[in-house]
Amino acid sequence: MADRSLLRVENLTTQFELPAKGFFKPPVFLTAVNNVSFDLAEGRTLGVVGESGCGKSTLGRSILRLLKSQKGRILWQGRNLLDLTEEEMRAARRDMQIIFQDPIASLDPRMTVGDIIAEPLTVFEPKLSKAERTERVRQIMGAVGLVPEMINRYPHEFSGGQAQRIGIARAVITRPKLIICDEPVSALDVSIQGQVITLLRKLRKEFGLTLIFISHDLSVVRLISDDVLVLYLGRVVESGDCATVFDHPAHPYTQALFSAAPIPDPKLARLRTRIRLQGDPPSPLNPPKGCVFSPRCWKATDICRTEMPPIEEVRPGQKAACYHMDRPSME
Ligand SMILES: Nc1ncnc2c1ncn2[C@@H]1O[C@H](COP(=O)(O)OP(=O)(O)OP(=O)(O)O)[C@@H](O)[C@H]1O
Repeated sequence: MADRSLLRVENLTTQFELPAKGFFKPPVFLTAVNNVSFDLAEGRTLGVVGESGCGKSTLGRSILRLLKSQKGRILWQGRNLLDLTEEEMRAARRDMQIIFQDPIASLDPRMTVGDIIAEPLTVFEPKLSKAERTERVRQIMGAVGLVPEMINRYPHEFSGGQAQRIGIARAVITRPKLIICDEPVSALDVSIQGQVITLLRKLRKEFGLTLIFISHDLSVVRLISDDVLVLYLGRVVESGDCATVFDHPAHPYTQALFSAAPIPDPKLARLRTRIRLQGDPPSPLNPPKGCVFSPRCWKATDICRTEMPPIEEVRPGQKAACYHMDRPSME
């Protein structure tokens, strides 16, 4: 990945404490994000993919330190976010915003659109006058394709696509550096999805944003991302430059996941073997020994069932954690 690192995550582990089953039993911990590391350069978009429950949303929220039990390092502009006080963390969140999947549910129905979009300004720029705040809101509404005259309307008067534009306006109004997009188009009609993706790409360019784009929709991820991180049971199994990983997936899990996604290049499409993933991922409460993917993997051998494979370079710009990964042939 490229040079100017904006965010570096090192060995991030996030657990949820589940209530104990019996009266005298200790609480149980579910590891949703397990030892995740990656580097995100300024201006790039990192796609985070994997099946449902593999830890994508937990990773997004962990970066903003919205969850309790987190270990590792989240290096942001030279500081480890996990070392900050609550107050310092609140201030840091000005530069890091999140957009959620369900646009209408994530907007307060009792607030006007203007008040919703202005909310971060009241927190981070409290000295602005009412007139200045309204002007900023009107400007940003224009930038996200909303008619500024809608400023006094309520969320229920908007369609899903417009509601997501309101969420995006709220996220960008303080001019953050990083936006975490957690399945931002999954709840929208396909035709509207394209418009929201186009808007995110436009804002990325205009505002110099860096994005983390969480999605289970691989074609959407490919459309917007520069880099990709493939998660399985909370772990990174493969990462790298998006085009390389999509065209030459090295890890069997990535191969299976991507084999269901459309491939634009017909030559590569012909080469791609169709692999059907059998069964569901195991529970993170009871992870398999060795490689976490081994119980579903058609390449697994004894070593895979006992030892965790290290993450290694496949080719420049691509890494995978598999003893039997597809490596480039020597020519
Ligand atoms: N608040 C919570 N309390 C307990 N367990 C949780 C909580 N939130 C998530 N989990 C568990 O953590 C694991 C990762 O969940 P997460 O929602 O991060 O996955 P995901 O990849 O985003 O899934 P999806 O695509 O379905 O949203 C799952 O096993 C999930 O059941």
